[in-house]
Amino acid sequence: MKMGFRWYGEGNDTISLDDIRQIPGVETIVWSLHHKQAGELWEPEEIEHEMKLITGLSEDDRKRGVTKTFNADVVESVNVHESIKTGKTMLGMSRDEALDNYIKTIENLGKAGVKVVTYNFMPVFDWLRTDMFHPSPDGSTALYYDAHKVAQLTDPQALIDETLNGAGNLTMPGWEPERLAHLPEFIEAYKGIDHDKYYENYKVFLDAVIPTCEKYDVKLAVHPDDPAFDLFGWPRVVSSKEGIQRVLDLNPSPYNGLCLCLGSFSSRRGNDPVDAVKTFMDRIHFSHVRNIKFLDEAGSFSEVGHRASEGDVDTIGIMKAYAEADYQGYIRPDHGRHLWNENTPEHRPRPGYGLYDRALGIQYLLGVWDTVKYNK
Ligand SMILES: O=C(O)C(=O)C[C@H](O)[C@H](O)CO
Ligand SMILES: [Fe+2]
Repeated sequence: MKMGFRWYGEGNDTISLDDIRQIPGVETIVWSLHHKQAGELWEPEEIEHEMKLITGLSEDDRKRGVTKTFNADVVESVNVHESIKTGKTMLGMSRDEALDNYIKTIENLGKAGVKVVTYNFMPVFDWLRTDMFHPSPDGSTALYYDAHKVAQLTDPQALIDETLNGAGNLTMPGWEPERLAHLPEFIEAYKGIDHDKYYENYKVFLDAVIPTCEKYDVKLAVHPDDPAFDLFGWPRVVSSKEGIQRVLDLNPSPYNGLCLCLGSFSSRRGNDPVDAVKTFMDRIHFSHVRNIKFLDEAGSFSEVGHRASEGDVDTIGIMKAYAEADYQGYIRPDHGRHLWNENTPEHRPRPGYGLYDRALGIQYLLGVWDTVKYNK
């Protein structure tokens, strides 16, 4: 297993590669070209530039005797254009054009040495919360989902405002203001698209992209829906064990795989994260491990520390299952809380992406892994 840490790039993250270098156990920087809109082609030069930044050492590093470098094997994400999800021309781009760009981007990433490309197939939004910096009982702040608030919403615009307000001047993948300005168009386009139709569109995407993934040895890894249930009447198809199995069956290639995010997957009551790890092990190319605590019967939850006893996700059982299978893929701690005055107006981190709680989380996850592997 290779432990990873998500980094949003120079000038787009409150955390530096130097900070990450000092977290024991991190080998992989999980990256993306965050200035790219879904549907755009990623050019070889810009891919190479970002990967060199991640895998190399600066002159200053060398002067300070820094030798630790990272791999840039995992991209999170190459987002999927709405025309692919709906099967309709959207924002002036046809599905075929968006597919061509996705395929060419996979080729360019494969040629550059990228091993895994993450994406999600959620309609319109990426992960969704109602509060970006919700006060926790211990004085930290965390991402928070209030099911009652969402149930009363008639217009998703309020969530867009809350999310972008929380992000400040940092990008929030899947919440690009220029794209979400077309929300009315999206609402119209999804009318009449039920789960079966959505799986059909999904199969068109996989069948178009997988041959290039196989040719350039790039594993595709779909991230579950977050939260893992339908919202606003839009179909979500990566929300349950059955749904995930159906996605894997759409195209049997091992390159059609998972970024199994156990925090997202666990947000649907009844989903069993440890069972999912064991069931889908061979198709899990990448995994996020995170903990949440349910707060009411409606399914409201707060994100909490990675320690199993902090919440409702059996993070010990998850890491034990990976360690006992000698999992060879990539794992990263997913969102963390914002601790120790990280969350100040002048230094506000990207919601869920402070430094300390993800570093603490890594030590906990590696602690379970190392304990299972311990054979002195
Ligand atoms: O943003 C995060 O922390 C997630 O885990 C969401 C994933 O990055 C996203 O849905 C994958 O495309
Ligand atoms: Fe995740």
